[in-house]
Amino acid sequence: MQALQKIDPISELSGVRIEIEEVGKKFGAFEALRPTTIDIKPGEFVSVVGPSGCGKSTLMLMVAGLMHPSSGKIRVEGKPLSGALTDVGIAFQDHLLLEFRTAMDNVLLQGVIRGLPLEPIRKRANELFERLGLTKAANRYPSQLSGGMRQRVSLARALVLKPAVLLMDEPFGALDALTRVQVRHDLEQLWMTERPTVLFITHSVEEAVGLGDRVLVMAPSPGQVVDEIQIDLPRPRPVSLGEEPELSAFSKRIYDHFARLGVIHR
Ligand SMILES: Nc1ncnc2c1ncn2[C@@H]1O[C@H](COP(=O)(O)OP(=O)(O)OP(=O)(O)O)[C@@H](O)[C@H]1O
Repeated sequence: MQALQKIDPISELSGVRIEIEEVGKKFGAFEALRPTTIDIKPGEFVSVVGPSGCGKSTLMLMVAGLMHPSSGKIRVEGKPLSGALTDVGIAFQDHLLLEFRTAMDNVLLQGVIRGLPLEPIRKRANELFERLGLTKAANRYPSQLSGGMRQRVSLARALVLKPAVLLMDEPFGALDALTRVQVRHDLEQLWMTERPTVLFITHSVEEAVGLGDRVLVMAPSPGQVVDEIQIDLPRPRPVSLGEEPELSAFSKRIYDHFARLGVIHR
């Protein structure tokens, strides 16, 4: 019954607190992530930006409970994480939709594999499809959808059970620039209504700044957080991020880090 209540129409804020305390990861002698402490507030949107190999995915996999830290602890709502997070939605760069199921059936699969009653999930999926402009796509197969639509279906799938935590690893990486702007806006709108706690990994400085309440800037060798930037700007943020001087100032601060670290050359 609890599961049914959880996916009833959206009302309450659903995010949880995630405490990452001195969490580090070594693969043999190689230090992929230096011990790192991050306290993520319930419903906070935290972006993580950094070059390839700085440990972003490693951090996300540990928060998902899919990889064991070599050191430190992760707590969710004060409880030590011991195994895979369950109340979570995950979206990757690759949409990972099943080609032989329609868009709707891909989303409903979240309920099927958990043995949940499907009707309330279908209702919620229909609402999400409507909000994401996917209503006409519901009965199409992934191969019949554009890249942006597939990624939106993947977003609907991640959100359909109204998870407390949304983990996204470069979810818009494969999209063209304009579609990327649209899906970013869609994600922000959905997050503003439902407020899951989000860990959003990206290579895009503008996207990190445009979406985050806070941006963690990472650097490689060893992977580490080199700056933490609070983005206290109103939402929804502008569609064209470059036109907002305050956002551009944050982006510049991040590019300066990458220039200093030799990640980009000027
Ligand atoms: N299972 C593993 N065994 C050994 N090394 C690994 C393993 N997983 C990741 N690494 C290494 O740890 C470092 C961090 O990897 P990670 O995938 O977290 O980086 P990333 O910042 O997400 O990179 P990208 O942006 O390219 O996805 C890399 O040098 C990677 O090669």
